[in-house]
Amino acid sequence: MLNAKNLTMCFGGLVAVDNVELSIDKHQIVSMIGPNGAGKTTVFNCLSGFYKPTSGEILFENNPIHNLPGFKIARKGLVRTFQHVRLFKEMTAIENLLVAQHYSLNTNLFSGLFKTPSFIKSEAIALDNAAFWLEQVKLIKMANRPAGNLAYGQQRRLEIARCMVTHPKLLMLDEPAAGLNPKETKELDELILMLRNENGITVLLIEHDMKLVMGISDKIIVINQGKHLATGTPDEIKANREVINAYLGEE
Ligand SMILES: Nc1ncnc2c1ncn2[C@@H]1O[C@H](COP(=O)(O)OP(=O)(O)OP(=O)(O)O)[C@@H](O)[C@H]1O
Repeated sequence: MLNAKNLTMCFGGLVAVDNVELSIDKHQIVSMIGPNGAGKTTVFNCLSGFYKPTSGEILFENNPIHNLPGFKIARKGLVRTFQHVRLFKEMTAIENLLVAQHYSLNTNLFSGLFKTPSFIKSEAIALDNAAFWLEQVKLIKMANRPAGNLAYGQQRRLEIARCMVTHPKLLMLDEPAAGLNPKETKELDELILMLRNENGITVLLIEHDMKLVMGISDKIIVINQGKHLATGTPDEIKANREVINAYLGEE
């Protein structure tokens, strides 16, 4: 589904990502791990079009995307969350999910002004879709609460729902468990598995919570000092001497 070849990103003299190769198959849950400053978020930013890579190639469903802006990549079905929550805090939970669907709404001036049947229909579909995803992330009772008033774990789930209303194929989550308590992390774990198992979504995540990573990943990619260090199953990564030395440490 996604292939990156010789991906390199430089900031002035700093080579933040150095010739990284990665591939993600459909319906996999893939985690990217590595020490702080290893280059993981920079890889994410390149894959999602927030940065234009200095060099290298990114193919999404066999089509090059490394020259496309983020919004065009998102429309192709590759969407992401950020390390820090980025909701519209004054808007309600459901409004956040409606705004995310503006692209699919029939919102030209004429249809909006005169509330044409096609406008009303597309609004109803967007509302149903938003309600469906609020239900899936267990936030339906919070639909009319301002997003900024939700608990942190709920805001994290709302962000995932905001991605899901756009019908993505590949969901990229940047440190989704950061700041969550153990109960919230368990709920996140179940949510990610549900997205893959019941909704057929492919998931790429950056995460430092090794219990979560080892529990849900089909494949783990390790980045260290901007370079690809290892790729393997959780068991292979846990036993990899180089990964233990660079990141995991001895148990
Ligand atoms: N926009 C930028 N301008 C300059 N340097 C940057 C920029 N973004 C990242 N860097 C540098 O690139 C390197 C990789 O950073 P990155 O945020 O990708 O690491 P990371 O693996 O995601 O770390 P963490 O786990 O702490 O989030 C770091 O040295 C960082 O300071």
